[in-house]
Amino acid sequence: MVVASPTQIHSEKLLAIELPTIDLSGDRSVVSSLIVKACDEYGFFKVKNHGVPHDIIAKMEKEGFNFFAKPFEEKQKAEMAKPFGYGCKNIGFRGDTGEVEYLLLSTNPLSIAERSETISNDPANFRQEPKLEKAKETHSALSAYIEAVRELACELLDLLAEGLWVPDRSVFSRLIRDVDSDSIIRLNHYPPMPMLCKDKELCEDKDSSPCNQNKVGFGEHSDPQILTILRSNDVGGLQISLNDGAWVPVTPDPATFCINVGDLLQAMTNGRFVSVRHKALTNSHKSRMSMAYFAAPPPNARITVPPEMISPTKPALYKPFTWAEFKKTAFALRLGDSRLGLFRMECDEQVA
Ligand SMILES: C=C1C[C@]23C[C@@]1(O)CC[C@H]2[C@@]12CC[C@H](O)[C@@](C)(C(=O)O1)[C@H]2[C@@H]3C(=O)O
Ligand SMILES: O=C(O)CCC(=O)C(=O)O
Ligand SMILES: [Fe+2]
Repeated sequence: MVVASPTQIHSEKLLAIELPTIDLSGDRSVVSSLIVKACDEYGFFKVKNHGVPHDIIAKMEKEGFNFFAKPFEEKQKAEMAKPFGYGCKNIGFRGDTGEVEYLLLSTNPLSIAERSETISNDPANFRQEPKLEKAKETHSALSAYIEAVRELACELLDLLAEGLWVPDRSVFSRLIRDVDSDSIIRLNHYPPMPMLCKDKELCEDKDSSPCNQNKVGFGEHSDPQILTILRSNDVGGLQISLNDGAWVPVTPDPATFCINVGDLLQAMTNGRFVSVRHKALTNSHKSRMSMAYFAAPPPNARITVPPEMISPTKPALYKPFTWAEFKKTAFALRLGDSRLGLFRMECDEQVA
């Protein structure tokens, strides 16, 4: 991975990174090589003309904002079976916390149908009928969004296979199209966090009051799945880690989706693409909401590398494993821990 000299928007201080924005309506062979280049260089890129209809995104975003605007007690009713449902500040099972509240949902159609009523549940609606109507709306917004982003994920994975010259073009997307795919969706809401600077002398941004520093909403991590399709409102917060350890903000752009390589895609490309660490900070005065679709294989799917990506000079980097095995290990670790390292050929540590 190169990620050495991103476009600097500000001359002295690196303020934001201009990730490559790939126009998916372009010539297919050009698009596929641009995607491979972006994955090689950044592990992160944006896509425009992505085919996800604007009204589907808008309805989903509205459902998200409506849900997070409810009183805390109401949101807690959507807590459901861990890890799915509503969560506030606690991330995962190992004590990680952040200034974030979220909804984590399985994309399985049955599970979406069951969850819609709890998510849309409106205490102001005492009559049963409007409640059901609202649940139907939530259900249709969620299902339409999931279907559209799944299509986008599959299209990107097919383009990736083409760009990598892998003869079996659906080698990656097949895993996401499988009825047993373990893909999930996450809505993150970062409430505004005004920061009062205790020490104006030490503060770099002396001019602004309250202090313009940001709290960690979602701590540093890599995504464990194959590919993440992320979108946020126009409030910044996402930062990615460069090779040299510097953190750079990604400019928010609601017209695009931000795509990133997950741990499994790193393994399936024999380490060619890197699952880049990222985090999200809160904004001091605006609400940020992001919606992430994590494209994952079925639990029993064996994570393998297309034979074309292994050679005597590039021997297999990772031990064979299933997604269920990887998940078991991943979810027993802290948010910021490296997971894939435990599956490297030379690693003798016990893999759970
Ligand atoms: C601490 C954790 C939270 C997480 C599961 C994990 O054990 C390590 C990976 C975390 C992550 C990051 C990307 C997604 O937001 C997520 C849902 C996932 O699949 O892996 C979260 C997990 C979570 O919040 O439960
Ligand atoms: O909110 C964001 O922009 C990032 C969220 C994220 O990284 C995640 O949910 O895994
Ligand atoms: Fe993430």
